[in-house]
Amino acid sequence: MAALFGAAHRNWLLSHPSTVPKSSKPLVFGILGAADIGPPAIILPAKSHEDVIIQTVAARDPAKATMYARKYGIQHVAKTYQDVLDDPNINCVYIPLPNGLHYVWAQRALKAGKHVLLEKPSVNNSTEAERLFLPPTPAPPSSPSASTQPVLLEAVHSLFHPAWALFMSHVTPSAVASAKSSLWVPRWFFGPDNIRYNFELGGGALMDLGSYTASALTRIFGSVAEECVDCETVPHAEADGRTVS
Ligand SMILES: NC(=O)C1=CN([C@@H]2O[C@H](COP(=O)(O)OP(=O)(O)OC[C@H]3O[C@@H](n4cnc5c(N)ncnc54)[C@H](OP(=O)(O)O)[C@@H]3O)[C@@H](O)[C@H]2O)C=CC1
Ligand SMILES: O=C1OC[C@@H](O)[C@H](O)[C@H]1O
Repeated sequence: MAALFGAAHRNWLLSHPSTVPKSSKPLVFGILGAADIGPPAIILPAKSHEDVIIQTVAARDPAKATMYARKYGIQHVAKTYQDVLDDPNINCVYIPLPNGLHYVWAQRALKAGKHVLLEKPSVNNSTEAERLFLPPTPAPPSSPSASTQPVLLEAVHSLFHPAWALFMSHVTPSAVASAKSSLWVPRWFFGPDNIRYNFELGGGALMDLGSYTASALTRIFGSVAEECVDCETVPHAEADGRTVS
């Protein structure tokens, strides 16, 4: 019973966080897009974190950004995504755009010298992954040191959960012969116009929930899969109202 109350209390705190005074050198975030995931992912958690301020949001429709900012207590609304990147008061950018736009906006944000928290899946293919994540050639001595270079982090929060660390403490990757990882959400959870059903925007089950299942398998086996040798898909009817990965 205590565990149940504990879980209910933790869930309530997610949407009703306490607010704390901010430190003298906080991370000051701007958000690109008034996305659904913004509040649970960073806006609400930031309220109880002394080192994080959510300063600015921009949306394609400024009226939407204004409503979002008002609802979640964000001080400033920028006119465009680019204006967020050009703002010298911002040192970090959170990118919760559709998957197909992650790469281009992450590149722009890094170029503007901002640290980037990039929603999953960070990229659409291996070319984008190599360009974004492979370290650049070491900087010459006159260039900024590594510590002043922007940090790029993919927002796969599950990897930071204590439950994942506990799970992995029971796994010896070199001894794993086979593993199955599956995840689903009810299909009604997302309307037909949702970005997840739009191929042009990087949609699809593998790009959505599949980024978690693939990430889990990579860690369980201790290496990245090189090839898909067999593939079984679950047709809609058999998926029984679920979006499956
Ligand atoms: N880490 C996690 O736990 C989760 C991560 N995600 C990831 O976050 C991202 C956003 O997901 P979610 O918040 O559910 O999606 P939403 O559709 O709510 O948000 C996407 C945002 O992208 C902006 N956008 C810009 N261009 C387009 C376009 N052409 N079409 C549609 N939207 C556009 C919209 O911003 P604007 O306001 O400017 O119109 C919109 O607010 C995805 O990459 C998803 O994989 C999602 C859920 C959980
Ligand atoms: O990242 C995610 O986590 C929760 C899911 O419901 C969602 O589809 C996905 O984008």
